[in-house]
Amino acid sequence: MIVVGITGGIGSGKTTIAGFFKELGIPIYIADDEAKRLMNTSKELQREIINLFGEEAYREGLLNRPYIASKVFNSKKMLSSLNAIVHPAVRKHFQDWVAAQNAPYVMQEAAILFENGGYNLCDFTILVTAPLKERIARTIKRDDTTENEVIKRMKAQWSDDRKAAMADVVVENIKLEEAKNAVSRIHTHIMVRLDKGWA
Ligand SMILES: CC(C)(COP(=O)(O)OP(=O)(O)OC[C@H]1O[C@@H](n2cnc3c(N)ncnc32)[C@H](O)[C@@H]1O)[C@@H](O)C(=O)NCCC(=O)NCCS
Ligand SMILES: Nc1ncnc2c1ncn2[C@@H]1O[C@H](COP(=O)(O)OP(=O)(O)OP(=O)(O)O)[C@@H](O)[C@H]1O
Repeated sequence: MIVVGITGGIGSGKTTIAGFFKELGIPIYIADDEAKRLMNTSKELQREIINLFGEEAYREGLLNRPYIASKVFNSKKMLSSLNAIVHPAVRKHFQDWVAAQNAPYVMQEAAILFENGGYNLCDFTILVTAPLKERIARTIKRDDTTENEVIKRMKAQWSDDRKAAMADVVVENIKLEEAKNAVSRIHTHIMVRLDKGWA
């Protein structure tokens, strides 16, 4: 099965762009959502997370996201410790999910793909970009957050330039209509390559 990875910094619009592929019938695995689901349901992950952050990491059995966010986006060390617990579990779950799909290709949407080596599981990678100011404005509008909090998360992610150097294709998401046309072209490109045996 051909796996396409789609990533982009906070507020770039990767979920929106992945949604256009979904409209074309492509199964999408949303790694951020699955990570949170696994952290809420896996006893093993819960134990490791409580060991790392203390009992406050969970409230009424659910991940205390604001508490964890305040820890990891203020400390590189805590973030890499959390990533080291969660990412292998997501990777394993993703591989099982891929094996159960029936489609020409599947897509993994992840906030972190190049930073953690997740791209190694992908045959093709897409980076979604947008100007920094626009990304901040979109995130503030979508979430109940501040510019300072968004910038902290940006600092935990690679720059677009660094990611673009590794991506197979970059989708600039400014005007939605243009981004949607780019998705259509990329989908055609992938389908043609699949027809030719993905050389
Ligand atoms: C820290 C947590 C609890 C905060 O939850 P919250 O609901 O506030 O944020 P959410 O998960 O919706 O993420 C929003 C955005 O934050 C950024 N972000 C999240 N995790 C990370 C990370 N590990 N590194 C860098 N940026 C991140 C991304 O841009 C993401 O799209 C949550 O993000 C988390 O558990 N992160 C670790 C798991 C992870 O790495 N997920 C992403 C890829 S699998
Ligand atoms: N081209 C666009 N023009 C205006 N708003 C947009 C555009 N693309 C996405 N948005 C909006 O910006 C917000 C962020 O988009 P989206 O959730 O797709 O980004 P994301 O990269 O998945 O973010 P995150 O990393 O925070 O999960 C959403 O509210 C979305 O509706």
